[in-house]
Amino acid sequence: MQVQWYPGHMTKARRAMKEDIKLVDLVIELLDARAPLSSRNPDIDELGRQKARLIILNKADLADEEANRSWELFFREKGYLVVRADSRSRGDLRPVQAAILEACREKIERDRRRGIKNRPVRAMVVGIPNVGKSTFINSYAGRACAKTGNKPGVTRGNQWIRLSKEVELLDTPGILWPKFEDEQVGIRLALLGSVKDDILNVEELSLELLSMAASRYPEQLTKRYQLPEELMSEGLLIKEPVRGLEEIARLRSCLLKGNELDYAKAARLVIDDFRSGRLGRITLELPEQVQ
Ligand SMILES: Nc1nc2c(ncn2[C@@H]2O[C@H](COP(=O)(O)OP(=O)(O)OP(=O)(O)O)[C@@H](O)[C@H]2O)c(=O)[nH]1
Repeated sequence: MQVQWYPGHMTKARRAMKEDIKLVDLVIELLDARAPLSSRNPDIDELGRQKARLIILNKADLADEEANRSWELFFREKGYLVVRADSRSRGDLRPVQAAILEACREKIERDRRRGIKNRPVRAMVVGIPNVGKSTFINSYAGRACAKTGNKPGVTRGNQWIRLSKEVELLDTPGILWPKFEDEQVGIRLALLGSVKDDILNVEELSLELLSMAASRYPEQLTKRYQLPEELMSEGLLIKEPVRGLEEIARLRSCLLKGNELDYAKAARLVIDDFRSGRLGRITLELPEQVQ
């Protein structure tokens, strides 16, 4: 499957972020916990060089808990500070404040040695489209100051939000462009909703998801769609996910005129169920698969 995405506004976003990043001490990088490496643009290591760094595994509430722990460990071992979060829940963001101060400890101590008092840490949020940047800023700042929406590319606007005595946050997140040469990475990004749906073949995408879920989360799949036992046995659905899609179309009455099965409708239903968490907590990639 071909997934091509590098729209012109990403070039503009990159330029804007390069300027913004000069203003901050700390870069808070949001990744989607369901596919942390695929949702990461590795260029951030170069862009954020000489800045304090913090990784948020966002949408952790939608990802498999065991996988969340593995990913946390993965990034820690690489020397990053990591916090997992559900950005929609303000309570869940409490550890973030402590992590920000921890990430900037060197800078705070340097200021103190130089006799600079009360200069807050300045931070900015970065991430690829739809990873939850605006939601994070809204919840963290405790007021609606950044637009949110479940489609890529909604974020615009540039002010500092005072979060506490110690921290100020840039109200506009830096939009990173998704980066992928690998087809599998493109598929995961598409499933996360970080590339626009209209450039995708939803049926192929749903088949990839069904096959993966059948191999790693069979109980969740059975629970959601009441798929017949014979489909789930002997890895049939892993090899022939189209049989699952057909069954789902039938069970959910996804029909075209003349009672033909509407595969596209069933495919959208499966993808929506994944994105909203109705299919249960699913992680699309594990550290051991991508290393
Ligand atoms: N379940 C869950 N949903 C989240 C979380 N964070 C954000 N969302 C949802 O994800 C969708 C995208 O969130 P946004 O905050 O608009 O994402 P963004 O990164 O600012 O998107 P762009 O403006 O496209 O760059 C929205 O529907 C949010 O409600 C989270 O931690 N958990």
